[in-house]
Amino acid sequence: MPHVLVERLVKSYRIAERDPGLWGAMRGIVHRRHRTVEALSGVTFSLERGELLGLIGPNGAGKSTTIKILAGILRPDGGRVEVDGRHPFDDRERHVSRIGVVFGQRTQLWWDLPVGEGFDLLRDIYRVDPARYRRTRDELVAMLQLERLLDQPVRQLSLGQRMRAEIAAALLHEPELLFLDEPTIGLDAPSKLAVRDFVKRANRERGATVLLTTHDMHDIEALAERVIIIGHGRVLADSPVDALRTQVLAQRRLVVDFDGTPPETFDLPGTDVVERDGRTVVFGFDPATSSAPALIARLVAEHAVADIHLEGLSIEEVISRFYAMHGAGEA
Ligand SMILES: Nc1ncnc2c1ncn2[C@@H]1O[C@H](COP(=O)(O)OP(=O)(O)OP(=O)(O)O)[C@@H](O)[C@H]1O
Repeated sequence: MPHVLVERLVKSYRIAERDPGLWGAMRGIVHRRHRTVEALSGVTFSLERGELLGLIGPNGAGKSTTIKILAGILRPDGGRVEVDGRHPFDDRERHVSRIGVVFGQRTQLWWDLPVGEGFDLLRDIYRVDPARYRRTRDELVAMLQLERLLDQPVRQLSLGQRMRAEIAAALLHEPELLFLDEPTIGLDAPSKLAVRDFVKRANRERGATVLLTTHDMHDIEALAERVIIIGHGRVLADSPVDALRTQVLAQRRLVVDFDGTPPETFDLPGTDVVERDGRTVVFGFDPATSSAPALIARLVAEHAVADIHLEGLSIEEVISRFYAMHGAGEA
């Protein structure tokens, strides 16, 4: 039985519409018009215990809605959602004590309370055994470097400091499942690295199952082995990150710096010149049919070569090509 099971999940929102201007607002009081937005139209996936899955997709694709349903915040309109056999919305009370949630754009701490007092409140809410709480809190405080922030009200924290405090808050009750909705949004490079490092450790060392949404492909590159691409409320791809690369483009690139002006044409079967810039030529080839060592040997034997290296597509390029292939721009 998977840790998380999502089958044909459906969710729509009803939005009140009104005509512009004062007259429109007044008409709206009498004749309310509504529009339905289909946020999820049949999302299916599952997660095994201890997996770290990246959920990505353009704005409005349905990522946050999926997390809110899995966290028991929203009730789905249809389909099946089970976490460890629990129904997140119906078993909310039992469910929240087993999960940790971080929404990058919202705080679960108390704005005016010092961080440490917020942690103590969460201990009471989750009814964590005091000795166990002290041990976990001290460990999290040390790992996330929160010592000097414990006495500061949350509103005084920088975004990076707050995010570290949020992550600690989500882990105080030692959840086995972690939902992270854009945990690195707006963070500077060192804070992003600290958050990534910590998420990786929570997954590897504590064995936490992690579902992460992000728009930062470096998060995916650094953390996830598997990604789900969601678009228009549907799963467009569910695949190991590496397999996605070959699925999108069965091409690798060989970047060659020539010692002098490169020739106009090359006699290299199975390769294309995909880019030229001064002394640098980038060749594209399919690794299934052309061998990189043979190609390199031939280039070096026939030309004066100063430097040579192989290049794959960045995950960022892979995803944008994927959206282009599936017509899945902003939903
Ligand atoms: N509370 C709400 N009321 C009405 N519509 C909503 C609400 N929340 C989300 N939606 C709509 O549902 C769709 C999916 O939104 P969702 O927030 O799940 O997307 P997302 O993939 O998380 O997007 P983003 O990357 O921009 O955060 C969008 O069309 C959005 O406008």
